[in-house]
Amino acid sequence: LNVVVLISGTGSNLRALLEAIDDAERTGTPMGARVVAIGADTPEANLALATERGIPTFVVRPRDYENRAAWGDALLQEVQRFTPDLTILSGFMRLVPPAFVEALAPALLNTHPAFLPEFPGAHAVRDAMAAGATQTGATIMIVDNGVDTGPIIEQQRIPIHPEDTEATLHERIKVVERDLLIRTVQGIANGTINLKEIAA
Ligand SMILES: N[C@@H]1O[C@H](COP(=O)(O)O)[C@@H](O)[C@H]1O
Repeated sequence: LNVVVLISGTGSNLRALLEAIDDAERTGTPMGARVVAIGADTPEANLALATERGIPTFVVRPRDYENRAAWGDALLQEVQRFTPDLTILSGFMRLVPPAFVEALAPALLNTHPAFLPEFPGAHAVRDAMAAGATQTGATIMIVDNGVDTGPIIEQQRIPIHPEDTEATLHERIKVVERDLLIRTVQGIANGTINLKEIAA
């Protein structure tokens, strides 16, 4: 399973996936997945994760294009250069245009730090706390043309502790997100997760 991952920031979930793939290789039970390229919407993203492993990278900045559709087409071209079986938005803080979704879904996933359909959008952790929620979660979904509205593949509930800050809660959510992401890639690679069926 050839995988392209898109990030915008620290990429800690991506790092966990890369390490899980390495560990599986080392222990003689390969995951059957390989990250063949890592892309970003900003040069600020932690692309060192790729260079330190000899994985090709690309950066496609929205501001270098006259509109979102043109940016999306350029991003799609870069992704398709690597003919991925699966593309993952992992902390990729941009909405991808319909043509991008059309070309790649259902083999196009996103990770989200809430128990969807609760708290969609870019401030999910903050919104859960502001709502006074006692629990939130993490979700892996197939990307569609809505904001975090795609078919859900895996999700898990996470309690919110009274002493939590946005940062402590988000870190605990990421621990679960990583586990769900790794399990999802494993399931797609070994055929136990069928994206077409989930998207149907
Ligand atoms: N959109 C959200 O932003 C966070 C990115 O974390 P990282 O993988 O860049 O550390 C993740 O929680 C992701 O769901």
